[in-house]
Parts: sequence; C-alpha cells; structure tokens
Amino acid sequence: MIDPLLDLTAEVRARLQVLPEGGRPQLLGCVEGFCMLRDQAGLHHRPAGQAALPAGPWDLSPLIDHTLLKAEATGAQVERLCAEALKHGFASVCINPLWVPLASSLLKGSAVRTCTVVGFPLGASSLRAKAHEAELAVRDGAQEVDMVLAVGAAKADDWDTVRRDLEGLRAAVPAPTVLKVILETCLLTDTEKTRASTLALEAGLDFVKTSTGFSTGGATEADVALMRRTVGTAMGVKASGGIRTYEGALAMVLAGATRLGLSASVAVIQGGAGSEAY
Ligand SMILES: O=C[C@H](O)COP(=O)(O)O
Repeated sequence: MIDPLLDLTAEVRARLQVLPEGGRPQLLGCVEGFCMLRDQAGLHHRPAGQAALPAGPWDLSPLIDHTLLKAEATGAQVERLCAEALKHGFASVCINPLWVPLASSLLKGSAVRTCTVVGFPLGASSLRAKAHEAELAVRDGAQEVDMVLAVGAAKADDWDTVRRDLEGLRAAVPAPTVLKVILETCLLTDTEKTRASTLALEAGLDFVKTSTGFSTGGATEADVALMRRTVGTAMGVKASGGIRTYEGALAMVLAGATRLGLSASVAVIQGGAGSEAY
C-alpha cells in the first residue's frame, strides 16, 4: 500500500529517514493543508503554502520520474538516463517498454524504480493489447506502469469502456506494481477529468497523471489541484508534460502533485531553465 500523503512505499519511506551528508532539504509533497519535508532533522510536516515553508530551493529529486519517451531514444541514452537517476536519487526512470529490460538490469538493487508506459501516447490500443503490454512489461522488470486513458471513449461519454480499461489494467498488473493513468488533460473538459479520476480511484489505481507530453498542452496547476481535490489522499497525483523549470516543478508540488514526470529533470533540479531536456 502506498502512503496516501507521499506515495511512498514503506521501503522508500525507510530510505528517506536519513538525508545524505550535505544533502539539500527536500519537499516531498503537499496534500490537504500539509507539506512533508525532509531535512537534517528527518521527515516532518509543515502547514502548506509557500509562505509557511522555509525558503527553498528544495531538492525535488525523490518525486521525479526521469523520463525519456521519444521514438528516437537509443540504448546509450537510456544508460545515461539510469546513471543520472542513480546519481540524483530520482524516484524512477520512465522509458518505453523496449528499454525496460536494459533499465531494470542497470537499476537492479537500487532504490530507483523502473517505470514504463502502456498504450502510449494515444491510449487507443485495444483494451486487451494494453493489458497484455502491461503484463509483459512487468515480466521484463517494470515496477511502475503509466497507462494512457482511452481518451476517445471518455470524449464519447463511453465511461463503461474507460472503466473496463482501468479495471483490466489493474487486474493485469496488481499491486505492488504501481499503476498510473495518464488522463491527457489538455484533451478533456474539467467534468471529464473529474469523472476519469473518480473511475481510476474506484478501479484501485495508484496515481492519476496529467499528460503524455505528446499532445499540445501539458501539466497545469489548475489540473493538478482539480485531480487532487477529486482523489483526496487516496491516490498520488503525477504532474507531467512541459515542466521545464524549478519554479514550474515547485508550483506543481504546491498544487498537490506527489510525483513529477520530467525529461528536463537534471536541469530542473539544478535550477536551470531546462535546456537539457531529453
Ligand atoms: O510522462 C512524462 C512526459 O512525457 C514528460 O514530458 P516532458 O518531456 O515535457 O517533460
């Protein structure tokens, strides 16, 4: 079971008890009026809101899915992605299914998880193909699966298909595999975002996620806040797509995101403008 406030497994929570020597203070999540911080004194809560928090910059590394999902990604780039994730203590690397065996072998024995995507980026594969793709990815070593919502079904008000898709994926990759659904928020109305988030909660998924990064329009604070209000503390919320700056990433966390999907992770944690996005 995932910690509702922080999306932390017990194993990750234990790892987070001690901040590494010289490590920067970390902001781990802000949900229902409280933020969880990690500093030299350990893990503790503070009231939410930037004004109530000690001044940053915070290290956001433990929240980041270090992401490379481009068609032209090579094995050498995946190797570099994994090395960066290990160096900076990111939550996971997020790669296409082709690269799962390579990433999971490089990350074996570390706290960095292997995350992949299913039905990506359109969400329009058959429900059976999505479920099977997820199953195979887990067999290959994936610990986290980010599926894309059946967006067209949602737009057509065919919520039964959306529900069957979510339930089918959950059945195909039960816990402890972490299962996220990408809503592709830029294509949905607020009513549709709320409905999809509610169905994901009912189907037992672990996270709702904003965007693939492939449609026009990525994560917004308003969408993250809406998704967080909808799922409460029962699920994680992952903000992804178009986050290129530290300030942008921090805004997502303050709005309720407990995971960040970034291809510009290294530049973002170093406070740069994200020019080194994959
Ligand atoms: O799932 C995550 C996204 O693909 C990342 O999008 P980005 O390349 O805009 O950071």
